[in-house]
Amino acid sequence: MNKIGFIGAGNMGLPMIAGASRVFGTESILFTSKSDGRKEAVHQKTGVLYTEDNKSLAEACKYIVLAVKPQFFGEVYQDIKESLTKEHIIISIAAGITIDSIKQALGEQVRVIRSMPNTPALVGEGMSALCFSKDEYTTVEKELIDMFFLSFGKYEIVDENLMNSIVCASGSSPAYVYMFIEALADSAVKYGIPREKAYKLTAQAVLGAARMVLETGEHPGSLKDKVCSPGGTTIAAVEALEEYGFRNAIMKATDACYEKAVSLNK
Ligand SMILES: NC(=O)C1=CN([C@@H]2O[C@H](COP(=O)(O)OP(=O)(O)OC[C@H]3O[C@@H](n4cnc5c(N)ncnc54)[C@H](O)[C@@H]3O)[C@@H](O)[C@H]2O)C=CC1
Ligand SMILES: O=C(O)[C@@H]1CCC=N1
Repeated sequence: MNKIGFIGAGNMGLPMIAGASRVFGTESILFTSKSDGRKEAVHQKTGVLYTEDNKSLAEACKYIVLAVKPQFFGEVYQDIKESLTKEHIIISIAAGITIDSIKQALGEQVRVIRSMPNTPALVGEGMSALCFSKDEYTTVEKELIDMFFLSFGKYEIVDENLMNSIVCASGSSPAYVYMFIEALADSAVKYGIPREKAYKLTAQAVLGAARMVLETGEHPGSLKDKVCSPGGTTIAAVEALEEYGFRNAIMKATDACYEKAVSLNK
């Protein structure tokens, strides 16, 4: 009964299944998915077994990760509602969906953890945020939740009122970073660098810059200043980025992301 079950094994479910099965063992994890092809593919990749339907998964697992798109929550609620007891812990990874709305649908007795992971979980570098419903959780349950989120990266516990902002900061943001790397690599190719080398050069620059922020604790602006030699190449590039609204574009993207996250709970 202490198994962890995933409903949905897509772009976000799969990396979490892979991480959790490495730490807890494949026999402790189950998943379901809508398509048989996807079930077989995820089983082949991870060695984790699947159940035929969501109801059987809810009956076999104490921890149930809701890893489907917010639009499909309604049908999943119908599938599992009758099987849930106060022993179950629901872990939602959906953007926008609140703890209150999940409890309203599944019953007040059900404990709910709302989280926001991201796809770098696939390489063990995920960043998740999570918040717990105001219910009681035992030390053993909290330890399992800790091990679970550490199995595919790092995590922070936050107040639920920050969760929509976190979608923008770390849930969706890998997409913007990939766009940045893609554009930078295209520019490198334009200037004659072979494409494979272009991806290696630009992605490693992003990885190194991210580690500088995390490991030196220095302000990003100060780290930027150290790259900008007086009268040099970088400050010329920075001027062009400012002219084209680079930082403003990111802030406007965050506004759009936040508004969308809020709308998903309706
Ligand atoms: N993709 C990402 O970067 C992130 C996604 N999320 C959240 O993760 C959730 C899933 O997103 P993705 O993995 O990207 O979607 P996806 O479309 O790649 O995967 C969803 C999976 O759920 C399955 N599914 C749909 N309805 C089902 C049902 N009734 N029963 C069982 N399985 C069902 C689909 O077959 C599919 O394999 C969303 O709520 C999203 O907000 C959170 C953080 C990051
Ligand atoms: O685009 C989405 O809705 C999901 C949530 C965070 C990343 N992907």
